Amino acid sequence: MKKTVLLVGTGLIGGSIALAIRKEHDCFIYGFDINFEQVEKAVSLQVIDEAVRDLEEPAEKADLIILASPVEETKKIMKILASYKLKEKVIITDVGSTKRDIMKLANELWNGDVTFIGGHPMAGSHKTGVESAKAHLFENAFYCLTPQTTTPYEKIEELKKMLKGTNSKFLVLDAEEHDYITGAVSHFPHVIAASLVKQVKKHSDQNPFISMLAAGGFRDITRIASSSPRMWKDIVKQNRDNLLDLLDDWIMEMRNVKSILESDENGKAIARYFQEAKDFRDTMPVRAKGAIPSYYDLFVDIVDQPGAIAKIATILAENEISITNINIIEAREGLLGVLQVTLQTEEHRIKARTVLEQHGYETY
Ligand SMILES: NC(=O)c1ccc[n+]([C@@H]2O[C@H](COP(=O)([O-])OP(=O)(O)OC[C@H]3O[C@@H](n4cnc5c(N)ncnc54)[C@H](O)[C@@H]3O)[C@@H](O)[C@H]2O)c1
Ligand SMILES: O=C(O)C(=O)C[C@]1(C(=O)O)C=C[C@@H](O)C=C1
Repeated sequence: MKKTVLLVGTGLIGGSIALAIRKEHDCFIYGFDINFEQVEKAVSLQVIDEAVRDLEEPAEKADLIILASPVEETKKIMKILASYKLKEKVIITDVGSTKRDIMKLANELWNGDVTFIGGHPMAGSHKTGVESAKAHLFENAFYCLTPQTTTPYEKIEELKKMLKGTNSKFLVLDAEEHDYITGAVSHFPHVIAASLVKQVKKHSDQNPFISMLAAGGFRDITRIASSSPRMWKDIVKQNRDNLLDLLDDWIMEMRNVKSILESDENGKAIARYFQEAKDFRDTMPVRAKGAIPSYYDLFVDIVDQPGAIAKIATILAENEISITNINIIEAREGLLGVLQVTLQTEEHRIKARTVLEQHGYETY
């Protein structure tokens, strides 16, 4: 039977989940957003079927409710939903970056009558809004699920089935553990990225060349600082204690770096420090989405001369490989440059690599 889905928050993540669900299931999707323009856009982009201005009626009809708003807003919506007469078999899930506060509230509001399964796809973007939504955004990424202790196994399987089109790898976690882990690998790096940008801003007030010369390294390490401050303020609020611990840890680490730099006459200690970091990073699943990098990147050596990029773009287009993004790094006039080509899937990356190598390009 055709399922009814209600999506609350029709932005980047909500829109991407809706598209992924549509890919696999014949269902009717209602969309609600405090910004009505976003829901109307979601209808025109065929992400959802109908825009609603009121939650109650579609919520009471829904088999699946997906909450995809900033995490503090999600708590408010959960309280509103708890006052409705929802279907007995309904599953409510969310996509929020934090899980502990949300699961605590779910346990207070629903005790077996309604199923609430916390969710968090570990992939995304610094962009916002439904116009950036993509069905394949979560492909190969981990998708954390934090069920209530009372949630039957079959309900978790039912939710996974509904989310099958995301092509992600589901991982059931305890909410506390989730927030500790994501604090370390997602929330704290966000704070560091923002603080690096602030530091450069301070220096660029004194020397305007600083911003001009900021190149690939600075861009890579600070990309996430361009994410939505609205979304991140809620995440940081809900994971404050883990972030404070991580900050203490980081301050100690920086003191350690400082003392190495002060005493390291021949550079051996700092080289060892960099080597240890490199060794660990190199063991991380670099091609897996949600880890490093967050897209399917292919690096191509090119001679930095007019037409070089067009040639590569043409070869890829002729082979029906779509490019998500293209970037020149380390380009110096007359020398070899590196083209970073971002593709949509791992299959496209492998195919692109094969066809470019057939044309004599060196790729990695
Ligand atoms: N962006 C990422 O990389 C990423 C990845 C995984 C999870 N998340 C989580 O996904 C959620 C959504 O983030 P996003 O990136 O899609 O942001 P977004 O800004 O693209 O979308 C959020 C949408 O929620 C709407 N909204 C805000 N308050 C609302 C309310 N009270 N009722 C209904 N709609 C409301 C906004 O108008 C907006 O359209 C957040 O909880 C975030 O923590 C984000
Ligand atoms: O790729 C990005 O822009 C992200 O920041 C995505 C990212 C992350 O990896 O930290 C950010 C928040 C989410 O909760 C999950 C994923």
